[in-house]
Amino acid sequence: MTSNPRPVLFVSAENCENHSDQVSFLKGWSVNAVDGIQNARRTIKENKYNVGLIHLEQSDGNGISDAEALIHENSAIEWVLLTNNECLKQHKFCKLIREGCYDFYTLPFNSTAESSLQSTLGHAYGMASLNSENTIESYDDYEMVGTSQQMLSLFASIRKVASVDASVLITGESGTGKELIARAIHERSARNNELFIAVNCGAIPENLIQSELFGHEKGAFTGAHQLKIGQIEAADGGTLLLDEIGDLPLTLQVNLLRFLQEQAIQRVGATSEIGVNVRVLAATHVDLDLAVSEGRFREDLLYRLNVLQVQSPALREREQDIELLARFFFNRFKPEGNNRLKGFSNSALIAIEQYQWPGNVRELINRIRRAIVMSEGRMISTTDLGLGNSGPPDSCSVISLDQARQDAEQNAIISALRYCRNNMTKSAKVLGVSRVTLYRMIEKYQLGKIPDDR
Ligand SMILES: Nc1ncnc2c1ncn2[C@@H]1O[C@H](COP(=O)(O)OP(=O)(O)OP(=O)(O)O)[C@@H](O)[C@H]1O
Repeated sequence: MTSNPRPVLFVSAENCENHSDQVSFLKGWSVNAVDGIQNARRTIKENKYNVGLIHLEQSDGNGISDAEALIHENSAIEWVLLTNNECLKQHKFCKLIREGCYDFYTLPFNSTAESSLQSTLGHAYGMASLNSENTIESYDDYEMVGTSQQMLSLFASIRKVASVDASVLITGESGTGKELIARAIHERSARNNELFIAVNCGAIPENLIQSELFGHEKGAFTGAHQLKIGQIEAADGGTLLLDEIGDLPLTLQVNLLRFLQEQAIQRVGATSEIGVNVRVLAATHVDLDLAVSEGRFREDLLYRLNVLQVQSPALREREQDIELLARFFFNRFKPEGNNRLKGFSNSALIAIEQYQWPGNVRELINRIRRAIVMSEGRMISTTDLGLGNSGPPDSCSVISLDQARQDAEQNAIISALRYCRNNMTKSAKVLGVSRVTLYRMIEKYQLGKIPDDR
């Protein structure tokens, strides 16, 4: 038995004088009974509820629209509707139940209904907890979800490295959350009131990266019409993330090393140095030791960056988190889909668990967002997720993870373009990337116009 009674909100949309009579059978629950939708809104702002009961028997007036609004505004609460058979004859009541409620009961209660409602509330409470309570760390808008041992150790490492000011190298496959980790370190550090700037060293053309990082003086080169402050200088006082550091050209590695040693930079075309106080975090998905041994990365720079190291685990290594993350992103992106959507079918959950997630959390987000947009039913299916044919690979189909990642990325882009009839803005939204990134990917995979086969 639970020692503390679980809270449940009871909203009476009727003008009912004595709530305690109506809810006296709810044993083991701490019932907060309120009259009317406005009072319910106020109470929800002040307290956290996983489950709510709405008593609504009016078949006319605004009651149904108000209840509908309350339910939609608070979709993290699992709602159970108490109504009567007369109301159930109305289309709008049935629609409200289908689209917004966990369950419904008709009044007056028969002998078994009270205990059945008790267990319904218990299940609804459990479902709501699964969806919300497992977010372990949250930094402003950047939430890191996970309860696996790997994530718990990661959270502990973040706290440790955040408390000092040394450089940190964040390693891990693409899409595992390295940038999120960097933001988390910044948010927990003494620099959290200053800027956090992320620069993707792999996305900037080689001829522009020096002035992007270090800035340039007016007239430093043809086209330098104005003075430009570089990202290192802009991050003064705060934190700079150098993402995909393995892609930094060797010539720039020397300049970066000098900056790390001297905490000073020289803008392109300048004659003197400027002191800057920046904490540098670097992230990479490539093996930098290998890059050093192949002469692509400077060993002295690696030592400078790798004072502390944080490893971001691949999604397939933390099975326990996969379903949790899937439900988390389902709730986050549910408003983008049809409002009948309730969750995942059982077979979709099995497919999610069995899939290897080569593109990690980013791929999970993209598949779920796409499925939410594409799904026409109440439950997201395996096909909606694009995992329909995923069976165990035979030995001939074994490919490298990098290849698998690229294949997955390419397939996701093709499906989105096909679904959105080559509309770039919509496709980018479905894929969860910017239009610029989408154009870059299309060029990378040399994808032309995708024929619409619907
Ligand atoms: N534990 C997590 N909880 C919630 N969201 C996560 C988690 N890990 C990653 N994400 C989300 O997954 C997406 C990819 O994360 P991020 O960009 O940080 O990955 P990355 O490792 O830096 O990728 P890349 O190497 O390609 O730059 C982001 O939308 C991020 O918010």
